[in-house]
Amino acid sequence: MSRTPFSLEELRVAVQAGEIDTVVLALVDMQGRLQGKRFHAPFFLDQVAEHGSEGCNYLLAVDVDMNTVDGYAMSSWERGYGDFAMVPDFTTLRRMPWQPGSALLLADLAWLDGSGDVLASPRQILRRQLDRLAEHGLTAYAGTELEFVLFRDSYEDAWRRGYRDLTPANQYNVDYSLLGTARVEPLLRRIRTEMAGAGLTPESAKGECNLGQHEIAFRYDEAVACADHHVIYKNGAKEIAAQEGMAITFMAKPNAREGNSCHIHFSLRDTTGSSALLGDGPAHLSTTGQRVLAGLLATMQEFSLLFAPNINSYKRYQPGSFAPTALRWGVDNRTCALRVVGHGQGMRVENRVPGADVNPYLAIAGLVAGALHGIDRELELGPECTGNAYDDGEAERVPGTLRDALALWENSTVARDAFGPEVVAHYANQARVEIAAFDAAVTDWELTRGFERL
Ligand SMILES: NC(=O)CC[C@H](N)C(=O)O
Repeated sequence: MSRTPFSLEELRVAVQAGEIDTVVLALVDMQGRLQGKRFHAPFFLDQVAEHGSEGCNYLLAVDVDMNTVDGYAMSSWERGYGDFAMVPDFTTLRRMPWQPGSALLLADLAWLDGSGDVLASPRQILRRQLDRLAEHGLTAYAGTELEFVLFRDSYEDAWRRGYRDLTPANQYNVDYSLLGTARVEPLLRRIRTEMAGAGLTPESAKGECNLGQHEIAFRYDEAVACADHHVIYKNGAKEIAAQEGMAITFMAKPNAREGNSCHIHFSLRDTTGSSALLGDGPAHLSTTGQRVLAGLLATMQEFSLLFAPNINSYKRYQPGSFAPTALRWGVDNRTCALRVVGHGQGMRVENRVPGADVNPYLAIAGLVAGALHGIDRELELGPECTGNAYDDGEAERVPGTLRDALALWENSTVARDAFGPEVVAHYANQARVEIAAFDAAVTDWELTRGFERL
């Protein structure tokens, strides 16, 4: 479905014509961020296009703040923090309209000694799950729906003010409000049209419930292409907002109002290209479809590190907030973790658990691994939830904290079997580092609560 938006030959012509002078080569880090280098285009064409480039292997072993931290087998002071190879994936080459004269492409990672893939690379983690799925004759499609909150302050002002007293782009709930969204349409339009110029397929923009909250939706695609588009859009949207003197946040819960979700629509096709989820069972699910949903529910707790990777992610799961708490499924039921939507070949399952802070490669890899778990174990799907899942006292719940999620992940044999012990250990360490950093911090909440009154 996805096609190369911009070929290497077209890049050569554009460089010759003076239209492109810069090529950005980006890897995807543990947090799902783009990291990499800007190349002078003639140098990229002469050298990098053929030989690739390198980056310090700590890029898959630092925390959000780029601190070197202990506990990673593949990258450490002891190992000398050497390089890994950034291998350009030319199918991802595209123009980058929000940076004049620039093109962008993504890289996969390999060890320079020829010993193969870098196991912790999110893009490659997803590919390995898709290879397992292919052995079953199945292909995964996904669409990610990122929400964000927009402020009329620059990132620099927001930082300087400790993120206090910022001005949200809207003063009231703009859920579906055409008047409210019109107030920020110049920015939203820039994002939509410039993402289209980068080969993404924008579909729509709508307002959301938190003050200044919006969502721009893109067409679903094959799993890797979907995740590629997600990270390019997320980085690009922040760059465009910054150029306009505004700030976008994709934090899962930037304040006490509604959080930012990243609902992931997920479907599987068989070798004939037909939906593998559609059939004669309950809710028009095939036997495979029922097993897929059962597998997703069965693994949701153990894989929650993949869907909710930060301390803050867990604050989103509040009753009545449209963010799920109960691990139930339902047809077009927004109170459930899994919502079955669409008809016929378009039927899909929407996983409502991930927040906008998610790494889409890891989250989709988690969905594929969960689906395979259900298929391989022939798991039976429990009853559909037709009421308010928040009120279901019997239902299993999304874990309450990153600490709980870490314990579930580390003790998960399903995770170890699906991803391998190295990947489980690597991402467990990421969570451990984040928890330790949080435990060491004295927060605003504690000061407000205790400075005078305790
Ligand atoms: N559109 C919606 O359903 C809202 C989702 C909600 N903002 C969440 O964080 O999950």
